[in-house]
Amino acid sequence: MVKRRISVLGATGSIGTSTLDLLDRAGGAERFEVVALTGARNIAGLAQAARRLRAKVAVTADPARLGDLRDALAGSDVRAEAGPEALLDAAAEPADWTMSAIVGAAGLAPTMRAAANGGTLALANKESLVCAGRLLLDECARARTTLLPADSEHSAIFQCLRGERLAEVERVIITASGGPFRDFTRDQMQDVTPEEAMAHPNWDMGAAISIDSASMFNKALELIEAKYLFDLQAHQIEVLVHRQSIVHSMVGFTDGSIMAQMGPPDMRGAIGYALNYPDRPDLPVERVDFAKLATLDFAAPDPDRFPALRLAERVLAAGGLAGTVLNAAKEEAMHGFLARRVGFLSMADLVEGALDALPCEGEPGDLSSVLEMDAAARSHVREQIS
Ligand SMILES: NC(=O)C1=CN([C@@H]2O[C@H](COP(=O)(O)OP(=O)(O)OC[C@H]3O[C@@H](n4cnc5c(N)ncnc54)[C@H](OP(=O)(O)O)[C@@H]3O)[C@@H](O)[C@H]2O)C=CC1
Ligand SMILES: CC(=O)[C@@H](O)[C@H](O)COP(=O)(O)O
Ligand SMILES: [Mn+2]
Repeated sequence: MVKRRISVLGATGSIGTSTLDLLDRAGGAERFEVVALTGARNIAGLAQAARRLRAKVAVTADPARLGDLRDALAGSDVRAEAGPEALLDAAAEPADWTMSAIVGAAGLAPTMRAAANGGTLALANKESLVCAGRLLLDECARARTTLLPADSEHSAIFQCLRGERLAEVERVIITASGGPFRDFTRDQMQDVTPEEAMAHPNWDMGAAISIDSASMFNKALELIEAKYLFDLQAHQIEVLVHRQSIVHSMVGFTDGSIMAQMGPPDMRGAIGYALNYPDRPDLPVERVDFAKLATLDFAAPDPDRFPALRLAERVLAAGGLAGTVLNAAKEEAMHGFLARRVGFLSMADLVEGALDALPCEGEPGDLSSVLEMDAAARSHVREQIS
C-alpha cells in the first residue's frame, strides 16, 4: 500500500494536536508517511509526536532550541532542524496533504511554500489569506494545489456548497459565538484581563485565536478569509451571533433556500473533513443531541461593542494590503494586551490608527511587499504603544 505523505505545520498547537490525534486514530505511522512536523517552543511535544509518527524531519522555528530538539530525538531516525529557513524547507518537502496550523502571520511564508507543492493544503492559518489572499490562491492554482478550509466556519460553508453552483450563492452567514464578553457593555470590557479574554465559552483553542474571539477580531479575519476562499463580494458576507457554536455557518442561495452545517464545537470535525475529503469516515466527535440542546439562539452582532467588525468591512473595501495591516497591527496590539500595556478596547483603536496611517490600498504584487507592509504596521503600532 502506498502511504499518504502528510506534513503538519504547527503540530504542537491546538489544531496541530487535534490533527495528530486524527492521524493516530486512523493508523498513525502504519497508515501515513509523516514527512515534516513543526513547532516552536514545545520541544518535548514535538519530539514525542515525531517519534510516535516516525516523521522524516522535525523542525522548531526557534534556532536556540535545536540542541534540545536533537537531544529529545537522540536514537531515533527523525532529523532535527531549526530556524526559519529549515521551516520553509520542511514546508516545501513533497507531501500529499499538509495542515497549515502555525499561529499568526508567522505561518504565511511556510504556507506559501506548501501551496507550491501540489497535493492538498488544509488551511487553518487564516492569517495567510487575510495577509496575502490573492497571492496564496494564485500559487495554489499555479501548482494545482487543492486548498481546503480547516477553519470551522469556512469548512461549514465549503460543505454547504458541495454540489452547488457558486453563481447561485446569494450570501454566506458566518456564525460567531460572541466570545466571553458577548453580554458585556463597553464599560465592562474596559478592564478585562488576558486570562478572562482567553476563556472561550465553547472552544478549546490557542491563546491568540481565543483573544481574537473575545474582541471579535477572529470574525473580522474570517470575513476576509471567506471573501478569498469563496470569491464573494463584501455585501454577500454576514456575521450572525450564535452562542451555542453548533451551527458553524450557513449559505443562502438565490431561491431563498438556506443550508446550514452543524456539529459539536470540536475542531476534529472540520480537520477530519479536510483530511478525508471527499469521504466521510467515522470521526471521534460527540453527536449533537438537539432535544438536550432545546434552543439555538441567533442575534445580530454589535459593531459598537466589537469595532473589529467595522474594521473588517473597511479592509474588504480597500483590498489586499489592508488585510496585512489589520492583521499585523492586531497581533502587535495583542502582544501589548498580553503584556498588560494595552487595554482590551484599545486593541481596535491601534488597528484603526495603523489603517489610517499606512498606504495600504490594493493587492500586493509579491510576498516581499506583504512582508514589508507587515513590518511597517508592526513598527507603527509598537511606536504608538511606547
Ligand atoms: N485552535 C482552533 O480551534 C482554531 C485555530 N485556527 C487557526 O489555526 C492556527 C493555529 O491556531 P492554534 O492551533 O489555536 O494555535 P496554537 O497557539 O495552539 O499553536 C500554534 C502553533 O504554531 C507554532 N508556532 C508559534 N509561533 C511560531 C512561529 N513564530 N513560527 C513557527 N511556528 C510557530 C506553535 O509551536 P509551539 O506550541 O511549539 O510553541 C504551535 O505549533 C491559527 O491561525 C488560528 O487562527 C482556526 C480555527 C480554529
Ligand atoms: C473553532 C473556530 O473555527 C474558531 O474560529 C471559532 O469559531 C472561534 O469562535 P468565535 O465564533 O467566538 O470567534
Ligand atoms: Mn473559525
